[in-house]
Amino acid sequence: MSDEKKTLTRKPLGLKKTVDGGQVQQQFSHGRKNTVVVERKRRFVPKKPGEEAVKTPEPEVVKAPEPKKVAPKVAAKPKPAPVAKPPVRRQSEAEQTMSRKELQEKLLREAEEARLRTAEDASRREENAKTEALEREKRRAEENARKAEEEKRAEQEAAEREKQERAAAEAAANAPDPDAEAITERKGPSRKKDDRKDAKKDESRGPDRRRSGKLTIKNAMRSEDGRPMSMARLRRQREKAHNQHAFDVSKTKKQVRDIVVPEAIAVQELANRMSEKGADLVKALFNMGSMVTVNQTIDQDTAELLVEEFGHNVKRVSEADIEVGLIGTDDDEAADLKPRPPVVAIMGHVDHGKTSLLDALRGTDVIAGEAGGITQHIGAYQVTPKGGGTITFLDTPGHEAFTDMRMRGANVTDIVILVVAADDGLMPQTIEAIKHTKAAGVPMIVAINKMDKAGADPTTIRTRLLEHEVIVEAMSGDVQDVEISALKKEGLDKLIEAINLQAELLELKANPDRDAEATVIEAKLDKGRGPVATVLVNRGTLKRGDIFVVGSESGKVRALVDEHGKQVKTAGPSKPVEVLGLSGAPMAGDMLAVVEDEGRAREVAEYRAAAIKKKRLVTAPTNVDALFAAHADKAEEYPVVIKGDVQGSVEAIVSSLNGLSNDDIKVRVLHSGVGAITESDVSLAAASNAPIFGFNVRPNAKARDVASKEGAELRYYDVIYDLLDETKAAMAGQLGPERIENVVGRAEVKEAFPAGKTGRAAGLLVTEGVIKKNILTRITRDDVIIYNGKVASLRRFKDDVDEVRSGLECGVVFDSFKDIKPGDMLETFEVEERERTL
Ligand SMILES: Nc1nc2c(ncn2[C@@H]2O[C@H](COP(=O)(O)OP(=O)(O)OP(=O)(O)O)[C@@H](O)[C@H]2O)c(=O)[nH]1
Repeated sequence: MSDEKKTLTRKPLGLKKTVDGGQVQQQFSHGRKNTVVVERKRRFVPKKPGEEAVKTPEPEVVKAPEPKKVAPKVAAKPKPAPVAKPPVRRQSEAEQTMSRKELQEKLLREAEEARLRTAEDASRREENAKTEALEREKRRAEENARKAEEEKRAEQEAAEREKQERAAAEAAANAPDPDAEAITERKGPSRKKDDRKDAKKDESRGPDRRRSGKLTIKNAMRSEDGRPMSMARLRRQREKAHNQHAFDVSKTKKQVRDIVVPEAIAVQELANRMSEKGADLVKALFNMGSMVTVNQTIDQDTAELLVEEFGHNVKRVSEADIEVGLIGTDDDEAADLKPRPPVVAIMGHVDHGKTSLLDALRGTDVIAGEAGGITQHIGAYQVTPKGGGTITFLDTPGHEAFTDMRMRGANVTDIVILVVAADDGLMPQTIEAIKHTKAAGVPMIVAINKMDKAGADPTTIRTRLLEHEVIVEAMSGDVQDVEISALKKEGLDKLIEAINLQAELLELKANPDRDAEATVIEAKLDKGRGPVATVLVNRGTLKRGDIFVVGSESGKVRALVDEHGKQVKTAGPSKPVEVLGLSGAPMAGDMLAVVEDEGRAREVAEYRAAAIKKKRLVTAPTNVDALFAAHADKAEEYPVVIKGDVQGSVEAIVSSLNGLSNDDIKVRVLHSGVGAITESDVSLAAASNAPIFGFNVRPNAKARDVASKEGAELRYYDVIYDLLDETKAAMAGQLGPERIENVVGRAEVKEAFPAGKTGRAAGLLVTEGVIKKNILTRITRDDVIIYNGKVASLRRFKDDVDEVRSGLECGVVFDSFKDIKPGDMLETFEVEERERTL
């Protein structure tokens, strides 16, 4: 006790003074004080097994007695959960007597208990905290549910109110009662006031309240919940807004377009037309199984699939669509069509009197002006006989070279007059003309000409026509036949009558009041006037100044010239005219169409020119077999270059020359065309060592120079027969003379025996003709030629002889041939060279 008193005496407190034990008195304001018992406590170090028990220090005991006075205010602060403190112990007597070991164990137990208690308290505290959090969460959920319920109710109320108001407004509108209006008016402002109030309320309630005031960077950076935003948050918010926008775009209705799909198109171009991404198209194509890039071209079918895949409409076009609308619409039969003159073609064999007939009908002499007296150009003339309507005549040439042209003539005509010379009868070209006329489905009138001649036999002609299914009226058929004499101008009236009758039956009509459409009968390159086309107007009226397209050429009508050489301003249906103002010479048979402007004319002409070029390229040998077949052809070639004044003549020459070709030699036309012989024609001909045929054309000065320099052969003609005859001779000359073998004798080898040192002789029996010395000989064994040579020596009974006749035996030795055997056959012959004819 005395010790205790000692320790309780106050000890001076100082800084840095450590308290090892005893009591410490704490002094507070207002005279409050507290005494604390301080004990020194040593840390417990658990003993390792086998280790000497550590000397246990005296346990530290901190006694915190209750403050004597009122608890300090700070103590009002909720104190942390009281940490279990080991009770202050005092060493009892028994303890003192306890062995150190026992003491240590006891202390350990106590410490363990204290630890467990602490852990228990901590877990209890944790549990409490958890329960509290759960409670809080529950309360918040309840609060939220209540709020949602309230909002829903408010919305319902608002909707209800709006509904009522709308009903009231409708009622007011239906009943225009001034009182009602007044009510509505009264209602109006009060509602407005309410609205304003509501708005204010909303404003004060909403999060915008916090943001009200000046716009500062800080405010701008503040989020809706008022918290300042970090840069990352700002970025996230922007991204969210962007995504939201992108989503909206995708949700907008896709614009469906009409996509024009040509025969071939680049992927990117198609993407542009569809307003889609090129990469998307490539992806779609990849999915379809084709690997292409945006720059590659795809065909129309694939492009069509793509367009449909992307939900657009396909508009298919082909290049040929350029021609669409070129030939105008059909005419209204009743309103537009007016009678037109018949177009009559005169056909027949050479010299049966076609030109004479036309001449008789026109009253002019055409024959005198013709080279060689043969019609070489297709001509077209209009005549108006006395007391009859106008008739358009086509004078097609009778020569077989003009077959193609005649065929065209038949196709543009309404009626064919078949001229048959009564003294000559049906000839090859008469029959050909019948075939063409039938093929064209054109009615025919048979004109039996030269009836003035002594040997005229029309009945035979009529009977022979039956063979070709042409039954004339005189034979109870429906084909009109007229006996005429072109020379004497007899029977012409009857012929005109027959034409008019036939035309009447055909009811020929055309609309003259529209853009012209015409057929080219002939085209030429005139030195002074440039390209000139003779056309026959099918329908419409061709006018000076009209823009047109014809074949692969285009132009503007500079002048129209009729059959009398006079310029005319217009040409109506069935009128033949010469057209000036073309870009080049078209082909006979081409269609002329008037178009709206020069651009269109050029576009169509260019398209057609390209198509012709393509066709020419395509017709080249397409496979290896064809290529080899071409090379395997061993026939010699006769190359030529042909230039003529008119298309028809050139065509005729080309087809006639082709007709000269045979198995030994073939004509190869390197180039043919209308116009003067040019430098390039000469160069081309010279390169192949080919002659140049100028038909009614001559070379220009430069071409002449080149020709003399390069040694090119120039030949000029104005009659086609001469050209053909000379070519035949030249071709025959190139092949050389014909070699003809004449067999002189035949013999059989009876035996073979040695002759001289190395040679071998044969014993023969002459079976036919004669065997001569030095004669050309052929030996065959089993019909296979085994030797070609000469008889070197001929003997009969050891005497040299010059010849041995049939039935006799002889011995022969052949030039350098020893392999002779009995049974071989011998043939001797002579070769004769004759001039070749084609
Ligand atoms: N006697 C007689 N001769 C005629 C008659 N018609 C034509 N000729 C003669 O027959 C020949 C040939 O006449 P063309 O009119 O040139 O014969 P084409 O059929 O036109 O001949 P190509 O133009 O070569 O096709 C001429 O000599 C004419 O004088 C006729 O009615 N009577």
